[in-house]
Amino acid sequence: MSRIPVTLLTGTLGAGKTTLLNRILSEAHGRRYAVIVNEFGEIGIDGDLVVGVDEEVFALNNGCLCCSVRGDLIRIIGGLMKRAGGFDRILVETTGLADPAPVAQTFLVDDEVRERTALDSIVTVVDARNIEARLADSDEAEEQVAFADTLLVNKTDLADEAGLATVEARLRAINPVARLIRTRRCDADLGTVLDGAFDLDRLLALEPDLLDSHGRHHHEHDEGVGSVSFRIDRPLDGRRFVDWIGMLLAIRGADILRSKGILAFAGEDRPFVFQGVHMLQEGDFAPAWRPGQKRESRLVLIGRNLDAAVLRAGFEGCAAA
Ligand SMILES: Nc1nc2c(ncn2[C@@H]2O[C@H](COP(=O)(O)OP(=O)(O)OP(=O)(O)O)[C@@H](O)[C@H]2O)c(=O)[nH]1
Repeated sequence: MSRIPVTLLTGTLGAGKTTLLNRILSEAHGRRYAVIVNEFGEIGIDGDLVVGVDEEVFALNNGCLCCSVRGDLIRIIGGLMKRAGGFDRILVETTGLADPAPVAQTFLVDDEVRERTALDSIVTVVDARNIEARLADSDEAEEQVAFADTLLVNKTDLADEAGLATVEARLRAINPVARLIRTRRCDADLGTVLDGAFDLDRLLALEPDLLDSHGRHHHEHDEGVGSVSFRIDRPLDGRRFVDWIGMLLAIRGADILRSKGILAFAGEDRPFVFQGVHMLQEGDFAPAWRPGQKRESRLVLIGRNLDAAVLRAGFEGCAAA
């Protein structure tokens, strides 16, 4: 039986993993992809931000793929293998906080998973603007870079040539062999990105215990990083929300690493998708609510020193009168 290739998409919070995933899924490829998205916040958002009607998206919420939800991952893959017709490829998007080693390990040591799937490549999306800060404050960022077969140096529009050269030198020092591609909104040639560059020997040199299924998973997440998630049934006043989040990120954007929401604004028939990475924010209306999608507002904030009660009160204060 042929093994299904698995592409692991990793990279720090907000680097552009979902952007890459959507690019892969949007291309006229004629292939059947199964998508597994793992999120840190307890209210899933990413599952709704992934494009495509044909693909099946499995969301693993509230936990880091490299820790608590690993058993779920094994179960999902087991379920996928039983599907009639099967899939041509499995795409796994990890949370920005994940260490890729134990995720890769799942595909390399679990007998059933290994029989049916083959890790094909590890693609790490790098936020050219924020990678230096992430390398300074988290071990996972460095592991993500070290494990990559392909490094997409993304968000080149937000850095100048000198900044990009510095970032690339830093990446090269951590990982001298990965293919390095500069991208804007992950606009890399997808044939190149999905081409099976995975090299087990290289990973074993980095992590000699990788194939030891009894090896303990030692890593610890940055203790200070947490997430808060809110849900409101009542429609929001769009103006109030934009003012509130703008002020919040202006003041707390250094600590709020990532913010994202799917929002129901009063008087609007489409959901508003909000995205923030530190102070930088983007927002736009999605074409329509998905069938079965509840018309409510969901917001997730990931960062340090998040006071859930204060933030909840602020978000609830955005409800339309
Ligand atoms: N300016 C700029 N913004 C980008 C680029 N690529 C992605 N973005 C934006 O960055 C934000 C985060 O992108 P995502 O693709 O959601 O990032 P992610 O890595 O999936 O985020 P998490 O899953 O939360 O870790 C979104 O607002 C994107 O539109 C880029 O090249 N330039």
